[in-house]
Amino acid sequence: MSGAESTAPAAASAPAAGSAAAPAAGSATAPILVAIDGPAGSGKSSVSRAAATRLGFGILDTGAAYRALAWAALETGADLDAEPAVLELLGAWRFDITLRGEQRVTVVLPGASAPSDVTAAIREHAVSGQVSRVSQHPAVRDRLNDMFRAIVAGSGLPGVVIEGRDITTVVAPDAPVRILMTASPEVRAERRAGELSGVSREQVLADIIARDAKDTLVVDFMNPAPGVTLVDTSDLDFEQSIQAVIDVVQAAPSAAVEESM
Ligand SMILES: Nc1ncnc2c1ncn2[C@@H]1O[C@H](COP(=O)(O)OP(=O)(O)OP(=O)(O)O)[C@@H](O)[C@H]1O
Ligand SMILES: Nc1ccn([C@@H]2O[C@H](COP(=O)(O)O)[C@@H](O)[C@H]2O)c(=O)n1
Repeated sequence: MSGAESTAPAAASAPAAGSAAAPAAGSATAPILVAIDGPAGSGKSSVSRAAATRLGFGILDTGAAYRALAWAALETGADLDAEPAVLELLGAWRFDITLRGEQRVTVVLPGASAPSDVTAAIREHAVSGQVSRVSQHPAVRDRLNDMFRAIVAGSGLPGVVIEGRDITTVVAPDAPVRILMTASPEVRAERRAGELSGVSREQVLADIIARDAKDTLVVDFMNPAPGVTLVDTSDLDFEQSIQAVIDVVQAAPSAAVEESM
């Protein structure tokens, strides 16, 4: 497995909580972190991926881990609303995600010997509609956050764009670049509806609003925390959105960031 691919075993092997910028054991320097948060459909994943490629960085889509966990809970019949049941699953599964190139997500379920490729399955409505049930649990979030920090620290990459809901505030509050990417609900629904066949824009809008409402009960990703740069892509096309992220990275005062450019 190359440095472009990360294996994240059960969170038990993750390091103790700390800054994502903490150096990995055995690695001389920690990767530069670009932390990006935002609501559903704001463009976090696609824009972050394109920006990461241009920067020569990896990309860690933390939502994919929450989605994979929800998928695993649904597959195994674990009660998504019971924190102990989800924690037990977290201790027994294996999760892998690629950090470069096309995203690939695999899970080894407890007791299974072979991995399941869940890259497509975790994007289905059955998972999107349930994922907030597993992400609501504080201890689950702590374990996944440790896993994210371990993946980044062990990546061997010069930098990683890490995106989600609480990256700028909880996972990597000390990252040299922190962005909150947003767009109006109508624009987000319009973009998302363009990807889905057979689902109306109105239904997509209702789903987005419902998921954001559940998720904001746990973390605030609608308002930039102090020091976080707001990038509103409502009136930006895809290319302009990528450039807006690159501009924030290039404007960052950190010597470490400048050195990596
Ligand atoms: N500025 C933009 N202009 C046009 N389309 C965009 C723009 N930004 C993103 N998109 C498109 O909007 C859709 C949603 O983007 P993306 O999946 O990256 O959002 P997200 O914030 O990661 O969503 P989720 O949190 O639901 O995973 C994609 O089809 C993407 O290509
Ligand atoms: N840092 C994060 C990332 C995600 N979540 C939860 O996962 C869901 C799916 O995330 P997407 O980015 O793929 O839309 C999201 O709705 C949250 O419930 C999270 O809590 N924290």
